[in-house]
Amino acid sequence: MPECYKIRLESCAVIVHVSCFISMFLFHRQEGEPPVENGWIPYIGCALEFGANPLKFLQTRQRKYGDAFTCKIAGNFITFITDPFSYNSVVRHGKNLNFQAIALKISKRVFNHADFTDAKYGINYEEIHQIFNKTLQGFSLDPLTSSMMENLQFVMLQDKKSPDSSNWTTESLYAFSYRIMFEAGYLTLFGKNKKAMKQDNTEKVKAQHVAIQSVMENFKVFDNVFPALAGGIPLLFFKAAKQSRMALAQALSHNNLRQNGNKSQLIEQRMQLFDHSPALDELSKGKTHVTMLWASQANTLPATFWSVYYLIRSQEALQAVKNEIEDLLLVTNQKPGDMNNPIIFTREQLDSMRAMGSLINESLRLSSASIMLRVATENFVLTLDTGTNLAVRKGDQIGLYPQQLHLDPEIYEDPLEFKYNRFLDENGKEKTTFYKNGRKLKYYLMPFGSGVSMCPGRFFAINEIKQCLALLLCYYDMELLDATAPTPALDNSRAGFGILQPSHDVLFRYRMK
Ligand code: HEM
Repeated sequence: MPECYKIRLESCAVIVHVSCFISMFLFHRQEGEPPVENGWIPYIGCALEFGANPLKFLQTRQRKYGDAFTCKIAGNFITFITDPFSYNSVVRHGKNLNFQAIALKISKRVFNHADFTDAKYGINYEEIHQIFNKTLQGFSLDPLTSSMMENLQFVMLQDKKSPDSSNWTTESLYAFSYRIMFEAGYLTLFGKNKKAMKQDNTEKVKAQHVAIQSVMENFKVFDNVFPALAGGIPLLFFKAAKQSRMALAQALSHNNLRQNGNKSQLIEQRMQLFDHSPALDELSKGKTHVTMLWASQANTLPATFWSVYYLIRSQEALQAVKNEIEDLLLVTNQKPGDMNNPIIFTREQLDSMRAMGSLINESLRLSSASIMLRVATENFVLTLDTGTNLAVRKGDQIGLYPQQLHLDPEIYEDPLEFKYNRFLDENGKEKTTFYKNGRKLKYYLMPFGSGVSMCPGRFFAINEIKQCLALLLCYYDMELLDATAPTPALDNSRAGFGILQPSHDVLFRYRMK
């Protein structure tokens, strides 16, 4: 037999042995446990394939193993539950499934903030959490909404001061929506420089704008390496990001924040809490606020881009949303364009913009790719919707990946297509009934997660995107340079961390009305 065939046969034999060995691990763990895939590489397991395209990875495994299977990913065993009817079992299993342990591990790694489980800080996470719900929801949304309304117009109307603002300007849409939302969102949470707030202090207003631009540039550098840091690659490999993270913490030190007025209650109350801690220095306080800057911006910025992009790409959507805004302006007797009378839309009025709400939900459905992870605090049995009992080991993780649900053709017809009115019912109200296999789903749209760890800023996030779209339409004419070009692909490098960014920016042109 020629030598080369012998080698091939031997290799085949090795592969057969290895596969038998692997399949022992694959299909036989302990009684009642789901099938396990260990992957080929020790420790790393399936991490590379999962990381490259989580959706595709999970879809192929679901076809192979069914609705529950365990994968070894970077040293962790994660059991994925892919049947949306079983999501409820996970969301409601708070007793045996802890979310905070994983979230804290990642956020400490990424932001290097103080570990408040250490008694020396005299603060616990419960207090921090209570501030989120108290200051971002319910009545607290009113001042946040009016502050954002004012700040968005403050940022947009800066353009109006330039003499050629009524001529068409060509810019990249992501860069444009990013800079407007970043500056307005930053001012809304962290406040305005007190000197810039005084009338006619143009120099101070300019200086504030420059300072926020610098925060934004540092944010971009840091945010770019976020997935790598969350994945465990140390910051020392990213020199520029290290400097940027430090610069952000300094910009958000209490000494700096005290120069600002009109801060949100979220930041005011966090500052009060941290000022009482005996062990937090200025820089550590700044670092804790960098986490808020990231939480409030990292998802909102791409979500705003997708919403504006789909809005101006579809004439039908644009017309429906324009009608809604014009009706509201008429009812409230407001006219855009008068710089001394900024437009005011209250929280209730924003809630009444149903076509715009549906457009934003549809944009979130198409671009969101967050993962929900919980760690088992003890051995327990998870009962799935089908009645199957899954044995879960202490220390193993349970994962939900709602992008699978968002793009399921049995739930959403033509799931990859943008339909602005997908979330509107026949009466023009928000549609909340979606079905799979004839059964009504409790969970059909989950860009904000679910259960105990659900995003506390979700109402504010939807509000601010609505405000941005409404004001853009009030103040600007906007059009894509090439409305027939294919929609940019999603940049999967951030899959698992929220709203995905576009793989490339798109050119559009705008002019002030
Ligand atoms: C479109 C915009 C947004 C999206 C898609 C989004 C999504 C999420 C998701 C998926 C989580 C984690 C949930 C989980 O682990 O299950 C989260 C957590 C969080 N979000 Fe948002 N978010 C957005 C905007 C905001 C805004 C504007 C704020 C604040 C102003 C905010 C504040 C937070 C905070 C503080 C947490 C951590 C909550 C905790 O530790 O319990 N988010 N967000």
